This record gives sequence, structure tokens and C-alpha cells, in this order.
Amino acid sequence: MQTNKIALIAPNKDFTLRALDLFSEWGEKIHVAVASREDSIAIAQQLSERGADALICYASFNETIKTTVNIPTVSLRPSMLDILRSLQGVKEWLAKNGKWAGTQQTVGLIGDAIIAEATVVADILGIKTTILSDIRAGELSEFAAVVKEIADIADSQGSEPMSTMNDIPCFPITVGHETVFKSVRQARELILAGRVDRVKLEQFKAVMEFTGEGIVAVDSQRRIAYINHTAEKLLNKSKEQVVGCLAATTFPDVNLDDTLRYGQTRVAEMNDGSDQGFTCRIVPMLISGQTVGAVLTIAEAPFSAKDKDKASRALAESGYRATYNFEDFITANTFMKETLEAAKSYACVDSTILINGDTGTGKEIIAQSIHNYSQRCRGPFVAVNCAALPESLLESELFGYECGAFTGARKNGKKGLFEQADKGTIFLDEIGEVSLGMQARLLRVLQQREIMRVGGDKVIPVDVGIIAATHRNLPDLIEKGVFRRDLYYRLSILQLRLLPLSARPEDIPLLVENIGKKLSAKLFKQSLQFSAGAIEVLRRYQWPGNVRELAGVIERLIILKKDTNVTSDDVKKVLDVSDCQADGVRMVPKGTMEEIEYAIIMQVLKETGSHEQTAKILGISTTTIWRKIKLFQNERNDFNLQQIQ
Ligand SMILES: Nc1ncnc2c1ncn2[C@@H]1O[C@H](COP(=O)(O)OP(=O)(O)OP(=O)(O)O)[C@@H](O)[C@H]1O
Repeated sequence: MQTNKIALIAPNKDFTLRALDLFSEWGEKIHVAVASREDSIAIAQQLSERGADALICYASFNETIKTTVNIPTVSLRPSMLDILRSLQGVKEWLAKNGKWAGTQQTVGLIGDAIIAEATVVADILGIKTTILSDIRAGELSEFAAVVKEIADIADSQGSEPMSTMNDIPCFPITVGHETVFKSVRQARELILAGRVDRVKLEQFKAVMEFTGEGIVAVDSQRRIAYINHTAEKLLNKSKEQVVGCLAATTFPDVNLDDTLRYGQTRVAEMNDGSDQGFTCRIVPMLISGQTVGAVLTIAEAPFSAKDKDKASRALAESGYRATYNFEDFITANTFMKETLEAAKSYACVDSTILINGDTGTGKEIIAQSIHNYSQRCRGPFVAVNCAALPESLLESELFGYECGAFTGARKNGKKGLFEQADKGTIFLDEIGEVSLGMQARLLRVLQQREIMRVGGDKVIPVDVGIIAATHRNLPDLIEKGVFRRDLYYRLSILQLRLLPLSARPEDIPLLVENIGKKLSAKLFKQSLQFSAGAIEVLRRYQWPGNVRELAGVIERLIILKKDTNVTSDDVKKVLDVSDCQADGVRMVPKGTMEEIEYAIIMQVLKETGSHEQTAKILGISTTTIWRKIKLFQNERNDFNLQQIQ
């Protein structure tokens, strides 16, 4: 094969000779090979192996050839014009010979490649046609003529019959010169398009080979389609060993289901038996919104097995552990399910996440689950309640301090929580409550991932994932001038919104069952059975303390109930609501919301003398108690916190 890259597969010698004549007339260097139906595939493969860039195949061969070679193929079949010319010739011949009787007579059609078009063209010309494959020879006498697809190249067709069938004149339909010419042009266009694609592919591959990360592409059949040099080195496997093989054999620990079926991004750990292991990010490959495969980026795990053991021990000792996973977040609500999926995707990247939701809606569960789902899961999870500490204390807790930074400071200084969270995640709860001064310091950490200890002058880099949470509407706080806009933009790169429980009553039965089971096991009691009426009361209740309050109600029922059947009256009693109040209306004392809340918190605090007990009784977190008191304290200067401690 020469530099000319087009080859034609002809069905017989005549076809070959006529094609060669045409190509020489046109000055085209096109290789022509004769093939029978049986050896057409083998010949196509040979031509492809010998360097053909495109094949022109006689139509009836092309269906099988095109699926067995990796080069473009063009189907050579009679065009509409070839068929039109031929049928018009038949009509004229019949008229000339006094045999034309319009639609009173029928013309028979033979040949898979022409039947569809010939039927349409015949209709336009007023010729009645029948497909002859089902007709027996004896029945042919009723036909005026037969039109048959012939594997040949001709200038014009149909003016004279080529033969007779049972005395019926038989006209050929062959491939015309323009059709051959068009197929050559089409082959050339396909080669050009393929070349552009190949250049792009080569550029793309070159970039892939230069990147420091291991990259593996998996097709929709879960087979490895591509592996770059870095991945070969990391996995100690060659392209030849893995390309075309099922991904599961090379990556037994990696679950591709979520990515290939649901288009989700995932992070997985891969254990190759070595001390270090790998982390692998799995991203869907999408074409027009359809997942057509997945791309795996592979890097050495940040922790070796020894590091992991050490880190686990250290974490157990430090208490900076995240215990919740996404499976612990119970919900049947569609919006919340989508939120969980978004949270899983966010866990695969390292950007700051902001969780917004009322007290007790599960912000900390989500934050812990994100940490445990992320590449940082082996590192510490440090939760800081920004509302629970006065500003100066919060500053030294978060950033640490150098020796002698202030009176009472430790002799050797102290690491702050940002440093403690190194290689892990810091969860800044109640971020909406921090002062403007503290917001400026936080902004610096978020932007530069560096801190400076109180009283120090050294910049310390920190490698932490940051998740912030608030029940407040931060844009409102920005409008009021108490929250920095730039900090909000930094924090809210990825946002999650948790619905209050009252907005997802469908979650109540599931939560009752799940929380009930856990609590009764913890309290060594039998599980409770809630009647439909009891569930209905729970569904209608407003749940200001959300899931935490619901858990409190279930715990009270487990402790108080003598038997295991819970009725609507039992629920009303522990909720302390009457029939009409169970419809969502609670009896409350008079005053503003803050005054009422403050009065209730103070009353219970006085009775219990403990924030934890108060939180439990009111079904809110200790954080919320601190926050509400602080809010009231800011608004009423005469409030003295000391009185209640
Ligand atoms: N969807 C849920 N499924 C199971 N338990 C939940 C769910 N949501 C919340 N909880 C439970 O409710 C309690 C409160 O959850 P969490 O501390 O995460 O809420 P929060 O929004 O951070 O509250 P706060 O703002 O008051 O700190 C926890 O005991 C948690 O286990």
C-alpha cells in the first residue's frame, strides 16, 4: 500500500476493473481489492493493518466490515439518483414497447440495498412495485418488469433490459459514477476528521503523560481503556497488562458502581499490600449528560499503614475523632437525599464547605460524615463551637499562643486547634456568632492556610479541611454589617442546606424507628411500638429542637413507658401538648421570642444548675443555650452571666 490511504473492496472482477478505470481517469491512487462475502472481513482487516486510513466497501459487505476494523468505512450503494434513473428508464422502455399500463401493472424489486429508496422513487414516478423476495417464479407472469440491484458500476442504468426472468424484462440498478466519486470524497473527509481527532487525542495523551498524578480511564463496560505512565509506575503494571482488562482485577477495592450508574464522584482507598497504599478519586466521564465511563486519579496515600496506626492511636487519645458516617443520617426526604449526595461529592474535593440549618438538624453529623468520606479521614476531626467561648479565649484556642503571651499562659505555649487539626478537618460550628475581629483572622487562615499563634511572630502553615456551620442567615448578617462579605464568599464555596424536621414529616417514622432502636439498646429496654395515631401526633408537631428534640422525646418515652405500645396520648403527654396544640400550636407565655426563650432557659437552668441537663430537657444543644444567652446578653446589658453559673 502506498501513501494513498483509501482502499475499495469490490464484490467482483467487473466492478474492480470499472473502478480502476474510473480512478485512473480521475488520477486517484486508490487501492482496489476483490472480495467475496466470506473473505471480505479478512481482506478489510489486512488492508487496515497495511496502513489504509479508510475503506470504501460494497454496501452489502459494509455492515459486518465496519464493526471489525478501527478505520472509517464508507458504504458504496446505488444512490437515489441511480435508482431514479433506472426506474425512469424502465417506464420509458415499457411505453416505447407498448407495455406501459400505469398502475394497472406491477414492477418487481430485488436487492436489499435498494428496496427502501426504490419504493419511494417508484411512488413518485407512478409505478406500482412489489418486493420480490416473497414471490414464487410462477407468479412472475403478472409483472410488467423486474428491477434488480447488480453489483457493478455503470454510467447510466435501466434503458435496456439486461436479461429476462420467465420472459419478464429484467433491468439492473448499479452504482453510478457520481456515487463512486461521492464515496471517495466522503472517505477523504472521514480521514481528515479522524486526523483532527487523533491530533487532539495525542495532545491530550501528552498532557496525561506529563502530569504527576496516575490516571486511568475505564469504559462503560468497566474495562481499562487508558493508563498513563505515572499510574503504570505507581501500580507497577504495564499498559499491555491492564488495557482491555476488567477494572475490578486491577482495582479490587474500588467500587465503580456509584460513578458509572449514578454519575457520582467518589474517593476510595486502595491497598496494594504495601505499607503506603493509594488514594483514588473516581470521576464520571460524561458525554451529553450520559456517563460513558470513569476516570480514576491515583496518588500515594498521605499516610502509611504505620502512620495510620499511630494516627488512630493518637486520635483515640486526643478525642478528635469523627464517629458519624453518611449512613447514620436517616432521611426519606428527596431534598435531603440530594443534599447527602452533594455532601459526598463535596467530600471528594478540598474546598471550604458551609452547612446551614436550624439547631438539631444534623449539621455535625454531616460535617463528621464528610470528614470520614474524604481523603482526610485518617486525620483528626476537630469541632469548635465558636459561640461557646468568649472572643479572647476563642482566639487562643483556635490559633494557640506562644509562651508568655498573656498572664496565665502555659510556660511552653500551646498549639491551637487549627494546628491540632493538621491533615484533618476543623469544624467551625456557629460561625455566625464570631466577632468581626475574629472573622478577619479566620479569613486569613481560609485564604492562606497559615496561622500565627497569639503573641508569636512565626507563620505556621496548616493543612486542614474547613467545614463551617450556622443556623443563621449569613447574607442577612452581612446586610446588618455584623458578618464580613469576603469571609462569607470564602466560606460558602460549597453550601449545604439542612431542612428543619417540620419540613420533612416523612422522616418522622424512620427516625422514630432508628433512634428508638439505638436508645432502647443503650438503656437496656425493649423497643417501643408506636401506633399510627402516635406517629401522626409526632408528624404534626413543630419540632423547634428538630431531631435532637425528637430523640429526647423518644428517650423519655422509653424510660417512662411501662409497656412497649405507644399511643397518641402517650406522645401528647411527653410533648406536653393538648389535642389542639398537637396540631402544631404550642402554648407559650407572653413576650418577644427572645424574652420567652430566655425566660424558659433561665428557669430550667435554675432548676437543674447544669447546661447539659438544661439542654437535654429543652431538646436543644448546649451550644444553642450559650448562643441564646449570649444574644440576650448583648441586647440587655444588665444581664449577668455569673448569676446562672
Ligand atoms: N437525620 C438524622 N438521622 C439520625 N440522627 C440525627 C439526624 N439528624 C440529627 N440527628 C441526631 O440529632 C442530634 C443533633 O444532631 P447534630 O448535633 O448533628 O445537629 P446540629 O445541627 O449540629 O445541632 P446544633 O446546631 O444545635 O449543634 C444528634 O444526636 C444526631 O445524632
